[in-house]
Amino acid sequence: MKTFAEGEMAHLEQEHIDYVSNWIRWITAEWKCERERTETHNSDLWLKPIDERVKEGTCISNLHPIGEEMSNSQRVLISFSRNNSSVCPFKPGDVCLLSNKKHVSIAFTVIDQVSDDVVRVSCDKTLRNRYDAPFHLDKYTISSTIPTTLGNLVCFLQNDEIGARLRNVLVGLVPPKIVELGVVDIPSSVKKIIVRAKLNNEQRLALIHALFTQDYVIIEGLPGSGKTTLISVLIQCLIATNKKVLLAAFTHSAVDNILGKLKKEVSTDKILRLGSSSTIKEEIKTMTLKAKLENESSEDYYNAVKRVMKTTPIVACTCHHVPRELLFSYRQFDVVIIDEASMVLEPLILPVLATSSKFVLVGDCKQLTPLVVSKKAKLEGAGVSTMEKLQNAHPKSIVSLTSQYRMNKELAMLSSKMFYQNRLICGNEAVARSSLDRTGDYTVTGDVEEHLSKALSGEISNSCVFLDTQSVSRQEMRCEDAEDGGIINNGEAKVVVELCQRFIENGIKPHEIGVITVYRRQVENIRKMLKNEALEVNTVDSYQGREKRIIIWSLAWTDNSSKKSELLRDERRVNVALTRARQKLVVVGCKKSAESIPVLFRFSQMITNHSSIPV
Ligand SMILES: Nc1ncnc2c1ncn2[C@@H]1O[C@H](COP(=O)(O)OP(=O)(O)OP(=O)(O)O)[C@@H](O)[C@H]1O
Repeated sequence: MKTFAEGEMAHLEQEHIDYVSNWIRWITAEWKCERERTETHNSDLWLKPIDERVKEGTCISNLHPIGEEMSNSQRVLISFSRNNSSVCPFKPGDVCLLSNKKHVSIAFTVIDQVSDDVVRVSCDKTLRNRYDAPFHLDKYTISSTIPTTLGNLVCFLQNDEIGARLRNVLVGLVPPKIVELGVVDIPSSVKKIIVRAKLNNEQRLALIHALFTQDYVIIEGLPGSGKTTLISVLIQCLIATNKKVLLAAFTHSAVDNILGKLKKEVSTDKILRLGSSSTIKEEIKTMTLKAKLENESSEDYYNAVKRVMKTTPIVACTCHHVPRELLFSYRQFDVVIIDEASMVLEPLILPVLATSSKFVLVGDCKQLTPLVVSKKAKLEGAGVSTMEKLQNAHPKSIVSLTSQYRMNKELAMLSSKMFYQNRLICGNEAVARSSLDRTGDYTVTGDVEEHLSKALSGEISNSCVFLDTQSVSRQEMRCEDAEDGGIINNGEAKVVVELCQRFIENGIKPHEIGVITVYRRQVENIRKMLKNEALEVNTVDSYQGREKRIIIWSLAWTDNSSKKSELLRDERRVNVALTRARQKLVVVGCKKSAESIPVLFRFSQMITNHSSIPV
């Protein structure tokens, strides 16, 4: 056995074995953390009263069946009427456990549709005359992507060209070959696309590097700098020269945003979107395998699947999907483009890199990094993405996009000074000078309390405002530690709701406002109080890559808490929070508490607009 193992590993150096051993240790540590978390959550189904679970946003109750039908895939679709006074915490695709008062766990279900008064689930059994209403649905947390992540390490160990390439880049840290800009010959079809796309100089440079790379390119794109735009143009250019492209990203929304732009320029026949259909945006669904095979007869079905899978030139999916898809075991691409590369854990990127000898990493290492729960694994380096590792190893090879088209100059200046050594600039004058009162649809009406005048002002000089809740003197503004480790701040939630209402009264549409906070429990809290589904309340993490005209950030944590506010101490998360608003950012929180956190102290010192809610 020993001889066999030694033979199988003869192509590996000690540093390769160390790399794999480290990752096995780190992934196992993550697995342990995840098991502890899901076991506690799932045991709540038996141990916690329903009302409490509803309050915590993990359960919806009082459901009455109103109809059953069969789906195309022979699953039972059950519709329930629901009380619409609360916001449904579930979205299509979530796995839930269906129960009633007598029977816990009648069936596993998948949420199919949610509206104000009906929730529809798919399930493998019928309820007819077998169980009594009312029913309830609990979120069920299933592990996990971790076994696949471990399996991905095999790509790195392979005794072939692909394995050798991965080992050279990721452990040998072989630098990318320099693209000689003076000698590249740009085909006329590509020139036309570049001219039509009206890219700025930095974007053009990045595009040329990506088109002519012989191995890999790292494109650092600061917030709002046109990464999505650039990737869409890059794919158009590659297709124009008959190249086959794999597009992968960390999140479904990043994949779909790029495809949304691309489909305006490229026929959807040339794009195959892989992944579970419940997570794919409606406008992208025509690009899925299911949609492409809709009109195929059953005799031709198998051949049609093979044809679509083998010949569609652009394939797109999340990084998580790649190791699960048979297609990638027999198809190689001319180039693989990975968006949000700074968020991907290295073992997740291995099977993606294995699909092509050329890759383009696009992302921003000053925004969110891969999520690693185990403190030990994080400390030892598991949270460093491939993009960050290569960027640190080869700083001269980075191509940067620093002109941004999202934030006005006041907002851009904050993040630019705090995180980018003044490199983040406005792409044009219109972006730089944009403010609420310039658009003509926002006017502050009625009497405005003095402490809200800056927060509601549409003037550009008031683009960023810190509204101090003075929690030291106002008991109702202090946060509460929730049992599950989260944080809630009811006082702040009320202030946020008031601000949203006032912005809407003065002309802003609900979908133009985003409410963010780093605490999931505070998200649920504010959602319940707001009762406005058009106005999106979400965590800072889920806002990465997104923007709104107005952002209201509830800090939630105050220094009476027994917790150390780790989420707020993370500079990269603060950077994401500060770079989501186009025209207005209102930070609601206790100034004294915030200033005990180094990165928020710097932020508070930098802005001139502070108002205090009177005691
Ligand atoms: N060269 C350009 N000239 C003018 N506007 C541009 C240019 N490039 C991009 N934009 C605009 O800037 C906005 C942001 O672009 P995009 O969504 O591509 O940025 P991003 O870098 O992907 O953002 P994020 O940081 O959220 O990932 C879009 O409205 C886009 O149309």
